[in-house]
Amino acid sequence: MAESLNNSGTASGFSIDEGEVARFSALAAKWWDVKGEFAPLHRFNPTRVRFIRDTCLDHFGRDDLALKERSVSAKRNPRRAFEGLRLLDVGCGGGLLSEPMCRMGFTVTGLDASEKNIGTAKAHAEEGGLDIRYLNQTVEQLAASGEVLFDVVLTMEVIEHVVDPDAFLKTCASLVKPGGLLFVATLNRSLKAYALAIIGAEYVLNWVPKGTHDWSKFLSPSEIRQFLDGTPLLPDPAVGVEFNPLTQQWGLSDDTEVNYMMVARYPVTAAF
Ligand SMILES: C[S@@+](CC[C@H](N)C(=O)[O-])C[C@H]1O[C@@H](n2cnc3c(N)ncnc32)[C@H](O)[C@@H]1O
Ligand SMILES: [Mg+2]
Repeated sequence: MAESLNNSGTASGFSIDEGEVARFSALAAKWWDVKGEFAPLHRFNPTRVRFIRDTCLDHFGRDDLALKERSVSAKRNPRRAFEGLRLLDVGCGGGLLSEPMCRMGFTVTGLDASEKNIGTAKAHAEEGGLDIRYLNQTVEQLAASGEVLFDVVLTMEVIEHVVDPDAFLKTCASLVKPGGLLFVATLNRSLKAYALAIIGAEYVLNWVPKGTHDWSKFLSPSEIRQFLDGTPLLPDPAVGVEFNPLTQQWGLSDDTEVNYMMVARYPVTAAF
């Protein structure tokens, strides 16, 4: 592991909780096992990929472009709709989101604090012939390196695993270019989330290993909004992601009590 990543609490690596990163590293080989420890991420991946795609098609006006270019709706055929746009996937794990984003045409950088995760992600992208730039870095290191800003920054299911979520999110926001978007997904610190995401998913259904989540690190949508105060990004209302036990499917929902996603937009005219 790179030296700078061993120093939890240092300026360069300060968002890292070593115990959390070690837990994900230990599972690095399992990212693409659809029946393994990351099965829940695989199951709700289509819902969040669709949400990101539809939000971006709308925001960047790429529906029209794709229509002109291919004479089919980009919603039906989103292939390469985002050509020319730079996307950063913060805490990319094995690349479950980076890969579909690359397939839709984004120029993707995936970043993770775990060297092993980055190894898995790189190997899987190579097998699939996908050109993704994967970095074993923290978002603080990338921000400090003078990186060109991104049209889209994703931080999905990561913020509940970092040391200082406020500073972490502000650093993620600082990498969004004017006119760009930040996506955040996490779990709400509600009793319902305790019942479903901790007791249900970890202890009753065994969907994820016990100890995957610490309820006290879950965040409410209003906390996410507060973290973005003082940045030029303006958050949309949170959108719930809900599992329907009858259909056994995940989908978008008005209920943000358990899993939710939030989009924040950087207006072109605002200045940091
Ligand atoms: C639940 S996984 C989510 C992976 C991916 N975003 C997804 O949704 O498929 C959380 C990931 O965040 C990474 N991580 C945890 N703390 C981090 C930090 N401070 N900086 C960067 N990555 C971090 C872990 O190594 C792990 O790969
Ligand atoms: Mg999580």
